[in-house]
Amino acid sequence: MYRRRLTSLPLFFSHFHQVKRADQLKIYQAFSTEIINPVESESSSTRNSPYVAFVLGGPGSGKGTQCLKIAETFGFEHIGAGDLLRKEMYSSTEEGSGPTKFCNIFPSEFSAMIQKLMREGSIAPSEVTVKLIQKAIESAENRKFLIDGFPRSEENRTAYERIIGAEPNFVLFFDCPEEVMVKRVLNRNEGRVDDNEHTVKERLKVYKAVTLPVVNHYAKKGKLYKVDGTGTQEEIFERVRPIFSSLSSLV
Ligand SMILES: Nc1ncnc2c1ncn2[C@@H]1O[C@H](COP(=O)(O)OP(=O)(O)O)[C@@H](O)[C@H]1O
Ligand SMILES: O=c1ccn([C@@H]2O[C@H](COP(=O)(O)OP(=O)(O)O)[C@@H](O)[C@H]2O)c(=O)[nH]1
Ligand SMILES: [Mg+2]
Repeated sequence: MYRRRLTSLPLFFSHFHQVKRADQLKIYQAFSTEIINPVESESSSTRNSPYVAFVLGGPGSGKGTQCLKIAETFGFEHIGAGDLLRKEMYSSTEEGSGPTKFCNIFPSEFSAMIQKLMREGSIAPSEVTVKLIQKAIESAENRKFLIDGFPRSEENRTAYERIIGAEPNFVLFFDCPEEVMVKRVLNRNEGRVDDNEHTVKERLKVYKAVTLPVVNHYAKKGKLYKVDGTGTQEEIFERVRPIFSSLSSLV
């Protein structure tokens, strides 16, 4: 467990277009044409505490794909919340690899529970996901993390803050039209129990009702980077790149 004081990034954010919406939320929109100057600020690494970016967006918005690119280019550790749950699910089922020493930290009955809720498109109990994330953070040598697909609810968010004792440094949000997300999910072809028409519809309902309030929370706090999630993977990454380039002197 770690505790640290909140990092303020007003200068960092000022290099992006601040968009005031009708609902008065502050959102920082990243444009690939921006030239970012690294800003002077207290470095996270000097405080020896994790530097955390949450990565949010609907199902199929491209979170996992972009996280891989960010991790490779900018040296972040990629923690996929859904991946942790899937590992937990498969580590204690017969179809999976059998109980494993590294990822199965919950009793085997959690496996069936996770499988059921993934199929339904609902959200795992916060304590389960946060403990898995905490373990992943603690066991990594890296101190810069992308936490992909979490928090998915306000309750997830407050459980993270309570258990981990910190807020994320910032939040990256992939904004993508529903029809684009559905098409990508249905073409994903990774054998996931939730990549089907019925579950994706349920997941979109959950996303709009339960996850978007988390996005709005971080927008209000001035911590949200909203990136257009349409176009090719490369085009999207060019929108993401300036955000992380500007961090290199900070973390
Ligand atoms: N920009 C893109 N254009 C087309 N397909 C994409 C793009 N980004 C990701 N994909 C594909 O869409 C699917 C969903 O992407 P993924 O990164 O898994 O999204 P998420 O993690 O947000 O659900 C994957 O099969 C991925 O290869
Ligand atoms: O913090 C999390 C992350 C994921 N999930 C579950 O895992 C599924 C798949 O999540 P993932 O992030 O892998 O899906 P993606 O958005 O990338 O398609 C979700 O629908 C939820 O059922 C969850 O309960 N809590
Ligand atoms: Mg994903």
